[in-house]
Amino acid sequence: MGYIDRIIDESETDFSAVKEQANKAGQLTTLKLDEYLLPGFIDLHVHAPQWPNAGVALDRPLNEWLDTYTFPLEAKYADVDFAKRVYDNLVTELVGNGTTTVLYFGTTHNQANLELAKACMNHNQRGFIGKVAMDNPDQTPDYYRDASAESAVADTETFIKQMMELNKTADIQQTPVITPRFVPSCTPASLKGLGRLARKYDLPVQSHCSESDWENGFALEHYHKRDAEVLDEYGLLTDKSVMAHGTLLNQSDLDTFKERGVAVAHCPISNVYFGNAVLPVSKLLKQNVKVGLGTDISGGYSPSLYQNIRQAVMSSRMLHDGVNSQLDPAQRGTENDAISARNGFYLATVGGAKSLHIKTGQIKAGYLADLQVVKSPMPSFNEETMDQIFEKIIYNASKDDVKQVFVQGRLAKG
Ligand SMILES: O=c1[nH]c(=O)c2nc[nH]c2[nH]1
Repeated sequence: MGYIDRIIDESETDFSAVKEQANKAGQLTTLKLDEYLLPGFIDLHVHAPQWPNAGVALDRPLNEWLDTYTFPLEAKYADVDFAKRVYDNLVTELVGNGTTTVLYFGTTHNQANLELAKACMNHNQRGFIGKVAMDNPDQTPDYYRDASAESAVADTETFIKQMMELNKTADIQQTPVITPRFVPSCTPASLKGLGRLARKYDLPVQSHCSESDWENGFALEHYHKRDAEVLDEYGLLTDKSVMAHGTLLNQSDLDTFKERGVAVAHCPISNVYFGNAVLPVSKLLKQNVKVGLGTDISGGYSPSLYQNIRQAVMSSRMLHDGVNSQLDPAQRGTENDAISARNGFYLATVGGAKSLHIKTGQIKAGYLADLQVVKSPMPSFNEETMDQIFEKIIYNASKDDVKQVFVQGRLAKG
């Protein structure tokens, strides 16, 4: 149930019969002339508790931003009613923007994290959800931290079991994810314990890696290693790992990612504010490193992957051409090719699906029926090719243009 059975063309002999049968069963959806069917999007990086801050507080570098705005907000999720209110609204918004699968960071609080899973179930969204582990007293505040490495690991294991229980009543399965916040927030003991859990339960892992000068420098200063090496040492880089940002990954990190099958969640809007560099997406794709797209709410201000595709294209063009007008054109740019709207769309669909090992992101027999019906947002004055219509949608669609959303064939919007 929930998979695309067949793509049938009008020219096929049984087309009319199949259509009639679907109609009789009340299962026929007919698109209007200006509507198009696209695969649902996969958002590879969302901090669910940060939704109330989306669109504010982007005026400080990462470490100050965490301490000043983000940790105080995340601490509020000890209040389960607050969590319910925010998570219901967030999941509605993401589905509304055509996003059918999301890889979420929760908070340290398991009850709130379970509310996020329930919101996904209620709105027919596929969630991958992590209880955030952060136990390092030097880098986290008293009011928002796991009490110890042991409790960070034990609470993660409890959350895994709670999610397994919840899934017994779920139409769309929700997956628990091992979630060390990032190297600075965790102690070696919690990283080690979480690596053990990832192996024991064969679960996805998510974290942040090489995401800013400060964070990159932290691992070098405290471990005398790159943060990718630290995560690898504790068994946290696997073919089910998704690492956010990666703007400062070097070639040896990329080789490790390739070898282990680790995916990068590219968060182009957030990277403008916190990344200190632009992720060279075309270079990663050429090297067969898996890459998907993330909104990174609230480091990224927008819940729309359409907006993030646009920013991914624009950032890649600036990376290619360079930005310092005082340099000669030959010195100004880099060798990294700019990416296209199609490449961005690939990241938001196939790239995300490969990163999470799910059969979705393509409209093909045997793939999950995760779909969005999008109305063309722009007028057309001449006959246009499908490519032109596609580009207009990618560059201009907003939430209001996403008319219907299906996840595993179940209506989630519209
Ligand atoms: O963009 C980010 N958002 C966060 O919440 C975070 N925590 C660690 N590193 C982070 N980066």
